[in-house]
Amino acid sequence: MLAAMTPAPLILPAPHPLLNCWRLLDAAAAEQLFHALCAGIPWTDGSYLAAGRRFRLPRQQAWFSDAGIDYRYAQNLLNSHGWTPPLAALREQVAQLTGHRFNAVLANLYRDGEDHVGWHADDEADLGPAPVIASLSLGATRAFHWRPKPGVAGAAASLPLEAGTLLLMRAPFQQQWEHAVPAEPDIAGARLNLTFRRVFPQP
Ligand SMILES: O=C(O)CCC(=O)C(=O)O
Ligand SMILES: [Fe+2]
Repeated sequence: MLAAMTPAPLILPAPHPLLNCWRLLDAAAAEQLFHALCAGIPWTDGSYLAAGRRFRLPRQQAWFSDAGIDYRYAQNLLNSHGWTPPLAALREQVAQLTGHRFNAVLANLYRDGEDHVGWHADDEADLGPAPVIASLSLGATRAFHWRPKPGVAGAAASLPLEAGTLLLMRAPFQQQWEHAVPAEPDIAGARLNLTFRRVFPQP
């Protein structure tokens, strides 16, 4: 399932100094992993708090982590699952390729083109002062957009993330930029995304 050779970096149509991209899995391996994970992951409908109201997330999620590493976002606590064999193997491969070790992975399932993630930065305190996040895309190709936070120089742009692509967001991307995967109602297929993270539990 896992490629034996180190993948070459992809040349991005819209380069960003803090983003790197590789084709981690070929189309067949990506397809196989997509189906295995879609069926095998205990997906939940998450929710989040905004302006005092609770909203249902427009995607499904699951959280896998080392013992004691919780996922908390906007008073939303996901159950923690242990590493499954395919996720543990992927974590190793991602660490070898990127040089970064991760202790958790947030899985996102975009069931169709309506599911999305709005503009945000993964800059919560428990991700530390300089978060590094590696993101593997499977299933339908969706566009990943970025824009500078207020006061940061640079232009908004986007990149289509094909199945099998690994995107590394290096620091200080989360401190300086926001990202989103907007709805694309014309897309019928599902997309699965794994974001590998390093969480520093807060006292
Ligand atoms: O699905 C993606 O490519 C991005 C997901 C994301 O931004 C997140 O989980 O924080
Ligand atoms: Fe994110």
